[in-house]
Amino acid sequence: MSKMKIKTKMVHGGISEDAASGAVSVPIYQVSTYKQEGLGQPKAYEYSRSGNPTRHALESLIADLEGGVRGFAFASGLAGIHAVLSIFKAGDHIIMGNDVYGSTFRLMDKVMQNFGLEYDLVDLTDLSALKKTIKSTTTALYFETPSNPLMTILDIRQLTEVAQENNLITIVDNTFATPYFQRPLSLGADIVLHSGTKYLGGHSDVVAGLVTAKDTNLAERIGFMQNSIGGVLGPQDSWLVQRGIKTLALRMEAHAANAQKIAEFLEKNPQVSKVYYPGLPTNSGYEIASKQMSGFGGMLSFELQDESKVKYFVESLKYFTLAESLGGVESLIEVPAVMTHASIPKHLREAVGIKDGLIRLSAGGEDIHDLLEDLQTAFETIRN
Ligand SMILES: Cc1ncc(COP(=O)(O)O)c(C=O)c1O
Ligand SMILES: N[C@@H](CCSC[C@H](N)C(=O)O)C(=O)O
Repeated sequence: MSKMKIKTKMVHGGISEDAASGAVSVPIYQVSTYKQEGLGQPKAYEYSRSGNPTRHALESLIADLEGGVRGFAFASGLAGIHAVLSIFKAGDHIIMGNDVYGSTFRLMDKVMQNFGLEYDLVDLTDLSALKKTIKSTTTALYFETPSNPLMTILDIRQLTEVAQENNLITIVDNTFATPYFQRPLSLGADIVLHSGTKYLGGHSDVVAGLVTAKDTNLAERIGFMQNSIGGVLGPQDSWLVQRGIKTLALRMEAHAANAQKIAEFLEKNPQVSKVYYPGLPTNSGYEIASKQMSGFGGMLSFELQDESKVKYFVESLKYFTLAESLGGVESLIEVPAVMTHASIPKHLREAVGIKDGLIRLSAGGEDIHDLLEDLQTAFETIRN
C-alpha cells in the first residue's frame, strides 16, 4: 500500500480512533491514575503525568505528521521549549536565530541562562556569521522559519548541514509553517517543536505545546524531561488539539490564500512602506520558501508610511481582532513591539528590524472580500 499522504495523516495518523468501542474520535481519558495488575505490574499507563491515552494519541499524531520517532504534548509551547532546552547542561552554548519569538528569547535570557546555559543570537541568513559563532561548547542550533514576527525564511537544509558538520543538534520551531507546509526533520533537523496554541489547535480555545524528535536517543531525553519537569498537556486539551489537527490541511489552505491576497493588497497600498510575507516574489525569502515549503502560510507583517497612525489603524478594524496569538479561524492583528515581543529590550528588537510601528496580522478563514474591505476602510479612516 502507498504511504499515507500528509492530508490523510491529519485525519487518520497516530492513534485516531478508539479500538475498543469503535468511536471515531479518541475518548477523553479524564483520569490521573491506573489500576495495576499486581505489585510492580502496571499496565500500559501508570500515572497521567507519565502517560495518558488521550495525550498519547495526540503525541503519536504529531510524531507521525513531522516524521519523528515519538511525540510529546505540553501545557504550552513554552513548556515544550523549556523541556527541550533542559536536555542540555550548564556550560552548553546554544546558537539562536536573532529574531526568535519574544518569550522564547525571554526564557533563554532570563531563565535558562540562570541555570548555566549560554547563548548567542545570530542572523542565521548569514552562514559565515553562524560558523564564526560556533565554539567548542556549542551543542545546539535553534531557530524559527518563518520567524515571528518578521517572517524571515531560513534555509533549513543549509543550516542543518553546518550543524551536522559541527555535531550540533538542530531545533526548529515550526509553529508558523505547520507540518502541512513544511517538515524540518525531512530537511535534516533533529527536533521540531510547536506552539500548538496556534494553527494546530486552530480555534483560539487552547494553549498547548508539541515536540517531536528524529531519533530515539533525543526522544528519550525529552521524554525524561517531560516526566521530570511535568508540564504536560491535560486530556481535554489534548483532545481539542487532535480535533483541531483533523482540519489543519483545510484551514492552512484558506489561511494561506487569504494571506497571499492581503499581502498583495498591502504591497500596492501607498500608505504601506513595507510588507513581510514569504509568498511575495519581492520578499528576500521567496526562493528558499518556495523550495522548502509547500505553501507560504497565513501570517504577515507590514509597516505604515506614517508610524504615528498605527494605534488608530489597529483600533479601527472590524474583523481583525486586536489580540496576541495567531493561527485561529478568526483574523487577528497586533503590534509586536507593544504586545507579543515586548519582552525583548528595545535595542535588540530594533537591531533585528522589529520597529515600534510594525503591525502583524494573522489571516483567518473569513471571506477575503470582507477582510480587504475592512483593511481598506481602516486605511481611509487614518488618511482623513
Ligand atoms: C513561534 C512561537 N513559538 C513558541 C510560542 C510559545 O507558545 P505558547 O504561547 O503556546 O507557550 C509562540 C507563542 O506564544 C510562538 O509564536
Ligand atoms: N504576553 C505574552 C506574549 C504572548 S505572544 C503569543 C504568541 N506567541 C504570538 O506571537 O502572538 C508573554 O508575555 O509571554
